[in-house]
This record gives sequence, structure tokens and C-alpha cells, in this order.
Amino acid sequence: MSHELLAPEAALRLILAECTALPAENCALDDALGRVLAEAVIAPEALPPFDNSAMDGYALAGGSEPLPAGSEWLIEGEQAAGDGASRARHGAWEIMTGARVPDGLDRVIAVEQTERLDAPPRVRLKAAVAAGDNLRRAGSDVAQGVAVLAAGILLAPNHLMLLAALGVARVRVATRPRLAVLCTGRELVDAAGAALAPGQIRNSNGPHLAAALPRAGAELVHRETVGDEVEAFLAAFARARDAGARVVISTGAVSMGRYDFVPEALQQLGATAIFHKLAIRPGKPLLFARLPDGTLFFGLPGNPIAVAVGLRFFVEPALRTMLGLPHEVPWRVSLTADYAKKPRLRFHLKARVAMDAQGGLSAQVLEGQESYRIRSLTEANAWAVIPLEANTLAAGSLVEVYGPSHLHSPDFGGSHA
Ligand SMILES: Nc1nc2c(c(=O)[nH]1)N[C@H]1C(S)=C(S)[C@@H](COP(=O)(O)OP(=O)(O)OC[C@H]3O[C@@H](n4cnc5c(N)ncnc54)[C@H](O)[C@@H]3O)O[C@H]1N2
Ligand code: MOO
Repeated sequence: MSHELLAPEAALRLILAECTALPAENCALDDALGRVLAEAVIAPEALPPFDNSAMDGYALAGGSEPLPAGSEWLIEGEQAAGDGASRARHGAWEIMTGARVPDGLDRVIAVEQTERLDAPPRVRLKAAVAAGDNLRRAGSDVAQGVAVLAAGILLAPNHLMLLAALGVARVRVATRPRLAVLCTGRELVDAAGAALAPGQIRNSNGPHLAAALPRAGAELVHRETVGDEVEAFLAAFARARDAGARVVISTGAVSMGRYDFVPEALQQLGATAIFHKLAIRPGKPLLFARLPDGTLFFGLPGNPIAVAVGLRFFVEPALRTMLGLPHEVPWRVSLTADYAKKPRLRFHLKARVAMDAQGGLSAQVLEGQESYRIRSLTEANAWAVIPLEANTLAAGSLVEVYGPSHLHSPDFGGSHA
């Protein structure tokens, strides 16, 4: 048997070569959170839409010289937020924050810098006020017709604030890749409350993938647990495709065991195996294939951390390409302690990134790296990736660090220290 395993970088290139950006679709603003913008947004309106006051006070007109402190102005009208257009003659207008400035006026003085006088109603300035003071000009935030958001942006609440302010009702977003998850193994029990018979375990990969995939930008269209038989797997696979899946992810049954039937099932489907087994830990037996109809297939090894690594480092990059997102750039963070590993495999380590008082980042490789250990994953906030050829790294060495998903950076809160 050859010991030359495919390098993970080469595997990723093979995966990405099979992926193309999905077409754009319309999306109402209310549904747009977390979607990827497929086309730049051009501002349909100016923001603010009209000149308005930044203060509660008095709007006035004048020339290029400031109106001096001590000058008095007759009060000609009042303008509150929501009032329509009005035209000033020459006096002062009492004005509220956000109110449209009456035509002909060009500055605002805050109410606390004025004194109100009666008979006739007038205002005395306690400070000078220059042209443009306390005015928010139409279009000063966003001019009508300019590009405000670029394609490829992941829409966050801040973006929705801007789009709502501009009156954008729908946006063009990347269609979410439709995925199905098939968990294999007759040892698996799905019902959380059910008693375990001897030899049974609970299905944890299914809930993990079902939670992680939507957060990674995918739409989960089908999820099923099957035993160790090819026929049951093929039937589940057919249901996944009927549900519209263009990517099918399975867990388990890709290694060397007697019941590791996934490669055989794929053969029966007429699939082209693109690779099987990578120079990585965990997750070495990962399998990637393409079906005759173009459906992509990831066979993730069954160990829970092998599933997490397969998702994070191979499925998520594929999702990025389908969503039209650029390749991810990892952080580079120094290790808190020496680290030693075998060469010839790239390691993906559960890690905890912390920030010190000076803002410096460090990455601690957590105890319990074995691929069956789930608990340490919950203590991790990041993945540290140690290259294939490395064997020993001294404390302080920079390593590549990836967030918990391609759309989420490490969260420093909730420290377990
Ligand atoms: N002789 C060899 N044995 C194994 C090798 C090898 O190279 N030679 N590789 C090991 C590695 S590495 C991995 S990873 C696993 C992958 O095996 P499979 O993909 O065939 O997965 P299974 O055998 O079905 O399961 C492995 C393990 O994970 C548990 N599991 C499976 N599904 C779930 C689930 N949905 N939720 C929770 N846990 C699950 C399963 O019970 C097993 O304990 O193979 C090694 N063996
Ligand atoms: O590489 Mo496997 O994922 O260790 O258990």
C-alpha cells in the first residue's frame, strides 16, 4: 500500500474545481440577514433625503459671515420632524432634530445657545452661528446613485440598517447551496431520550451538521440516518436528491472496516471518486466524489471531530465558492507552548485563542485532541492548523488559526480559564 496520501491543499483544489458560484436570487430585506450579496447595491435615494437639522434649536439664514452673538431674529414659523416643505422669508424658524430645514435657511443654532423673547416673539443668539452649522445636508451620508455595498458582503444588521434607510426593499443574494446529510451506522440512535442498547451510541454528527451548515450559508434540505447497508444508503441518497440537494454529505463508513460501504455505494451510483484519503488528522479517510448528474458528495469519516474538520476545511470552502465568497485568509497567531507532531499529516487542532491586556493574541492547543473527544471541542474557539511537514514548533511560533466556521471569528468571551 502506498503511503503517499493526497496533500490537503491539492485536495482542496480538486474540490474547488468542481464548484461554481450559484446564480443570484431576489431576497426581501426582512429575510436578508446572513445572506451573501450577489450584486452591488446602488443607492436608489440620497441619504439623508433632504437637508435637516442636527439639533433642536432655530434655523436661520445668513451670508458667508457668521451671524453674531447678540443679534435678534423674529420667529417666523416652526418645523418639526415629519413636517413637509416650507419656505422661509427672512426670520428664524424654531426647528426640531431631524426636521426638514425650510427652504432659504442655511444654519441652525442649538436652543441652549439662544434666549427666547416675546412681543414680538423673537430669538436672541448667545453665540455666533455660521453657514452650515448643525445642518445635515441631503446626500451627505450617501449620494443617490453611488454603489454602497459591494457584491460578496455577508449581510449583517449594520448593512440592513443602511439598506432600510435607503428604501431598498429587496436585494440580489447568492442562492444558498442545498445540502443533504446522511449519517450512517447501525449503532446510531437519533431519539435523545431513548435508552441505549448495548453497543449503541447517540447520533451527534447529525445534530452538529444540521446546526453548522445553515450557519455556514447552506440550506439543509434533507437529513436521514441509515444503517450499514448499501441499499438503504442508496434509497436515502435518492430521497436527498429528490429534496433538491446538490451536495450530499455522509458521515461514517469510509474507512477500512467490513461495513465501510460508502465507496461501494458510490460505485453503484456511477460516481467518479475524485479522492479518498488525505494527509490530514483527524479525518484522513475523507472521500470526495461527483455523481453523473453533477451532485457533489463528501464522505466524512464518522468520528465526530473528523466530521467537524471535514466540514470546516473541505465542505465550507466549497460553500464559499458556491456563495461567491473569496478564499478565506486565516489569522496567524503565536502558540502558547511548544507543540510536537508527526510529519506527513496536516493537523487540525482544537485550540483556544485568547487576547492579552495589550491586545496580543495567542493560541493554546487544547488537551484531548483525539477525534472521538467532543468535550474539548466545546472548550475550543478556533482551529490551529499545523502544516504537513512540520514536526516540532516552539512556543511563540506563528500558526494559522481559523474561526469556528468560515463566517465566524473566534469568540474570546466565556473563557474556561
Ligand atoms: N484499520 C483502520 N481503521 C481505521 C482507520 C484506518 O486507517 N485503518 N482510520 C481511522 C480513522 S482515522 C477514522 S476517522 C475512522 C473513520 O471511520 P469511518 O468513516 O468508517 O466511520 P465509522 O467506522 O462508521 O465510525 C467511526 C467512529 O465514529 C462513530 N460515529 C459514526 N457516526 C457517528 C455519528 N453520527 N455520531 C456520533 N458518532 C458517530 C462510530 O461509532 C465510530 O466510533 O476510522 C478509523 N479506523
Ligand atoms: O483521522 Mo480519524 O479522524 O483520527 O479518527
